[in-house]
Amino acid sequence: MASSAEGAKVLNAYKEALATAASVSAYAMLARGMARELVPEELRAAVRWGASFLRSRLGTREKERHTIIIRRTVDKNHCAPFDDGSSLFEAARTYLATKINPRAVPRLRISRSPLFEPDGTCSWRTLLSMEDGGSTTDVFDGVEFCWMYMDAGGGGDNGNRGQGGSESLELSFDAEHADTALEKYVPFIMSAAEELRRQDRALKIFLNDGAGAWQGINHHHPATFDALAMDSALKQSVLDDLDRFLQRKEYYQRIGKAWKRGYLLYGPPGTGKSSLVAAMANYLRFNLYDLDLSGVFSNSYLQRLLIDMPNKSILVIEDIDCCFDTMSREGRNEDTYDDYHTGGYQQERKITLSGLLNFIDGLWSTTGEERIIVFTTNYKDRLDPALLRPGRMDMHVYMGYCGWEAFKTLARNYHLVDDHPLFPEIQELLAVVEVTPAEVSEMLLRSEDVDAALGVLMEFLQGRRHAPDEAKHNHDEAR
Ligand SMILES: Nc1ncnc2c1ncn2[C@@H]1O[C@H](COP(=O)(O)OP(=O)(O)OP(=O)(O)O)[C@@H](O)[C@H]1O
Repeated sequence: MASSAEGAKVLNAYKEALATAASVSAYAMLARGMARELVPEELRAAVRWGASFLRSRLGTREKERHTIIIRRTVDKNHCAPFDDGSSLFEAARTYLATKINPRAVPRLRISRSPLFEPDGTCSWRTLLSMEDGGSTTDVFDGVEFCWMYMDAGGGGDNGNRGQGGSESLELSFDAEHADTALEKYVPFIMSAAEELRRQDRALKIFLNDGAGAWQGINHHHPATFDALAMDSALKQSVLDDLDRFLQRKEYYQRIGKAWKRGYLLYGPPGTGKSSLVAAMANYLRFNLYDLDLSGVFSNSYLQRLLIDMPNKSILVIEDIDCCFDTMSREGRNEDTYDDYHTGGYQQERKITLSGLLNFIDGLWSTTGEERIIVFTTNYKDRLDPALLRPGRMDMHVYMGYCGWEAFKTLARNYHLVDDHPLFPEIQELLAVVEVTPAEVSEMLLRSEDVDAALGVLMEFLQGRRHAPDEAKHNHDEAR
């Protein structure tokens, strides 16, 4: 009996297995049918082609490979300790540093590499690279490129290259991709490395000196778009505009216009116009060129300054209403107004706003590189209409008094708070009192204790409500 029960169990298991197999094959048929219904024929053909391509590749012998050798250029005569970063070797090294995963590679080199600024100064950065014989792969345009680092002795960052050492990078790929390698991949590496170097560079702000040249100092302004207290929709539209501008090189080329974008920032003093300029520079990693027109006396002087401004930079002219006083122009020649007194003699200044703008258009349209120009003013209504005409300044950005949303950004920045029992009262006060973000910032900085700081701000706002000062007057004028 026991054995027949065993047999029945086995039979049942066998039947279950058969039933399972039947339903699996039914599902498979169903899936195939659905795939036929749902997946387009082109896609199925592509998959079939991919599979047969893979089979043919696996079945045949290895493809012919090509190798490009990129040697580090060393100036033996002058025993130059490094190149200026623009060689293909340095570009490839900079680019490959971003491809190395330090956790995946057991032996790596780490070295200091110079970063040369356009003004001739130099800073240093740390770079990871492969050891002698180390290799890594990179995929570009669907093609696999293999890189290998070779150090034939005497090289390396501390080696004596003047005595014949040689470092090289070897780039190998399937022979059929030689065109992609030379025409696309190598140029891509050069521009990617340039971009990486630009990102690594300390930002600078340049000011024009009395001799018609730019003098640069490091620009460590902490302003970021996140920290800017302004209407969030407006902030986003500035960011979107900058992003769109940077991606439109071909567009500007096609329509034959200079690849430049102009922003007019206006609003009362202390509302963040300069902070927005700094945030733009930090966001784009562009250097700032702060042009003081009071020291520019002729078009040739201005021309020299503008020509000396490299691409990927922001030209800023603050308080533009003061530079070109349209009120004092009446009765004067458009091209030669505003006498300038210097050293006891009179010198004629020949710069007009429209002249400046035309000049910038003409000069920058020939370079085909991206540049940004920002004008700031506290008094938009005092500006020359030439500046406000469509096509002159692409975006007008009003920086206004501190509203509720802007206050919350400042409270978060300075005290890391998103809520507080005093907030409702502060919100009510901000709806009726005009204070600048600079004033609010100052109150919030009065104490490190959030309760105390918000208390000080409350008092300030209440005082302002009862004795509104000229802030309102300024505000109306600035709009
Ligand atoms: N919108 C803002 N967001 C964050 N901080 C601000 C803002 N506005 C002003 N501040 C603070 O106030 C300081 C002065 O502001 P900023 O110089 O940017 O104003 P401005 O509008 O350019 O003034 P001015 O017209 O006098 O040049 C800034 O350094 C910053 O600390």
